Amino acid sequence: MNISVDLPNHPYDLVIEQGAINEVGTWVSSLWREQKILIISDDHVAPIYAQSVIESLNHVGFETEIFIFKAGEAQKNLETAEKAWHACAEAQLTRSDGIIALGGGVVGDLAAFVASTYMRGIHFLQIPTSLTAQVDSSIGGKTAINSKIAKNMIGTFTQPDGVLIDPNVLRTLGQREFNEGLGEVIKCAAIADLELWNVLEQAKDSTDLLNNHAEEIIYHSCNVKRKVVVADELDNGVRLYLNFGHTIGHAIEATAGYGKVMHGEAVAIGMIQIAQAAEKKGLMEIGISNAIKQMAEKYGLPTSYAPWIEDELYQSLLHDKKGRGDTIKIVLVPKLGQAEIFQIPFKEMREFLIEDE
Ligand SMILES: O=C(O)C(=O)C[C@@H](O)[C@H](O)[C@H](O)COP(=O)(O)O
Ligand SMILES: [Zn+2]
Repeated sequence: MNISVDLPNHPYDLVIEQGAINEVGTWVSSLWREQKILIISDDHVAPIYAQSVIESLNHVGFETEIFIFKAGEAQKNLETAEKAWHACAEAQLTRSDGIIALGGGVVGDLAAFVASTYMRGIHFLQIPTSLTAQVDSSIGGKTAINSKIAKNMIGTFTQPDGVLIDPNVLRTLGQREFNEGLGEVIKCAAIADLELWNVLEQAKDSTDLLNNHAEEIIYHSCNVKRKVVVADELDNGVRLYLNFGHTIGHAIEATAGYGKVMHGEAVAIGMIQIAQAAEKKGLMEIGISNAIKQMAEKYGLPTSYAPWIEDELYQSLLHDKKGRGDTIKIVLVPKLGQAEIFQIPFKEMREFLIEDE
């Protein structure tokens, strides 16, 4: 199953196929001519997939090198990026060579950032191995590293040449890692896809989703993402819908210390919190926050975070990229399946941080 991301300046395909990870060489040769490739991966994913990916690439004539870093959100920083730039230089990559990101969201964001900045930009491909990366971060061209001050504070918009999604690899994830990705799936359903919401409602639990609906939820989520990315590549309009739950979610991730609360977990908490506050203000239909909360609980996601220090969270979200002067754009879901953007003074965000009793 292919989804075309039809961006005028850089169209590319998402290939969603069981077992695709075993055919990496064939896929890459359909996109790139013979060249040097630096694979960027982490020490959780590389031991499982790197060898077979390298063999498959070598088999069709690509020369490969690999850069492996320690897994985890805490490593998505300038220090790791610098090591990866040096790995590019040591591998003598030129502007006709490329990078392949082999891993979850952290690997994908960092490898794409490195590719978009090394020698002012070289080509890259994404092979996402986590659910979060398969349904969200590998698509759309947001590259990023974190700073201590804010999540994804430094980055570029640079599109990959292709994304290879193999739902089978999700079987090697731990339960928490799989559930984490469901935070983004629930988000996609809530902002734009009631059919996906129904699939989530009908399925028994996350094991049932993994065993019987993996391709379906990936396909739906990727399609939600494709539509808004094609309509608004640079995140000034409808693409912001994808940020539902992220203003508070990112503040939780940064203040807790990167990696303590996983991204999809923080997004789940962020969606519930902003929805509860928005309902009280009459900006969302009553009951949506509860529906999202029940969905998160069903799929093993946290629904609250402690210690909830309003001032700390507020200081952190002042760095949100949806800030415009002394205002911020927030994403709400007035009706389930429909998102809307509201521009409010930054200080009003304090009201969205007040917890439900
Ligand atoms: O692709 C987008 O646009 C998104 O907002 C998707 C998010 O789920 C993703 O976490 C993204 O990296 C957040 O971007 P940011 O601009 O808020 O850093
Ligand atoms: Zn996200």
